[in-house]
Amino acid sequence: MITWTTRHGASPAAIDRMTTADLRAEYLVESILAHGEARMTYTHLDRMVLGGIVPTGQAIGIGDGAPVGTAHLFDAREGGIANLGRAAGRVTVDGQRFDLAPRDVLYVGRGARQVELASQDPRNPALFYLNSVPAGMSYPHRLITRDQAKAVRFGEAARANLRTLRMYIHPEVAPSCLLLMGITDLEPGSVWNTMPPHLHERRMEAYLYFDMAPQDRVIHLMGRPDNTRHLVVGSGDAVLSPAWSIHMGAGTGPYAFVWGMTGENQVYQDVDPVPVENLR
Ligand SMILES: O=C(O)C(=O)C[C@H](O)C(=O)CO
Repeated sequence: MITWTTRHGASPAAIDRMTTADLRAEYLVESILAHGEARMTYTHLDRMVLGGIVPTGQAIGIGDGAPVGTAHLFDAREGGIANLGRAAGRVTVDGQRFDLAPRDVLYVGRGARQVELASQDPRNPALFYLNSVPAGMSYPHRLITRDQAKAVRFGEAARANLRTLRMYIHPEVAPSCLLLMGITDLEPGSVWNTMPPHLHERRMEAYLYFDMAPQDRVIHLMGRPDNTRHLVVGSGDAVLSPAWSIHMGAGTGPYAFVWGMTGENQVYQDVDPVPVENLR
């Protein structure tokens, strides 16, 4: 079963008038990874599409572009598909097969037509997570393994923010038109991601939190630095972060997250740091 939902986003001023439920309806996509389903969300934030695809039987095809107004989903866009499960999966793009071990990412270039996702063991399915954004040019489809990703460590254990970012779809690893995608893992005992925080008005971002115990939550912070709000998120929940928003979080237990970005440039260092003491 494939379902589509839409998120419109809002202006920074609008979040002042939004209740918790309003914020969650606009900036959170809950439980995106559902067994046997493809849960797709079309956002108006740089037209990023998020998808959770968990095949438990027949392969699930996501090639239909009707929800975005093209014949095929990837007619005018590129994508990254991460396998966040504990078992292998296969993605077939126009007959070309890619086997994704856990934590591998497939880059799908603009122009792909038939994209089919399958689990190698439907009883222990692959958990596929898609970020897709409009693309002006086409790069070859490419599998990026966890070992091929560029790993960068940030933070300090004493500040509970020690973490490793693995950059998969990134100019130094696998080129794309505009999409950037990677996975951040926290060290045991560290709870904070993206700390100290930053803004990047040239790029929006989406997070997918995963690998969390059912009872744990991340308190995700968003908003302008001087006007923050929070979202309480669980495993398998995705957060939309407009280009005007900070994005950071602290977990009550271990967690990891996928980050995907698109915008004017792919310069990872093109961020405006926000001193913690300036947050309100
Ligand atoms: O923990 C972090 O720091 C991140 O994962 C940073 C995000 O990738 C990000 O915000 C990129 O701009």
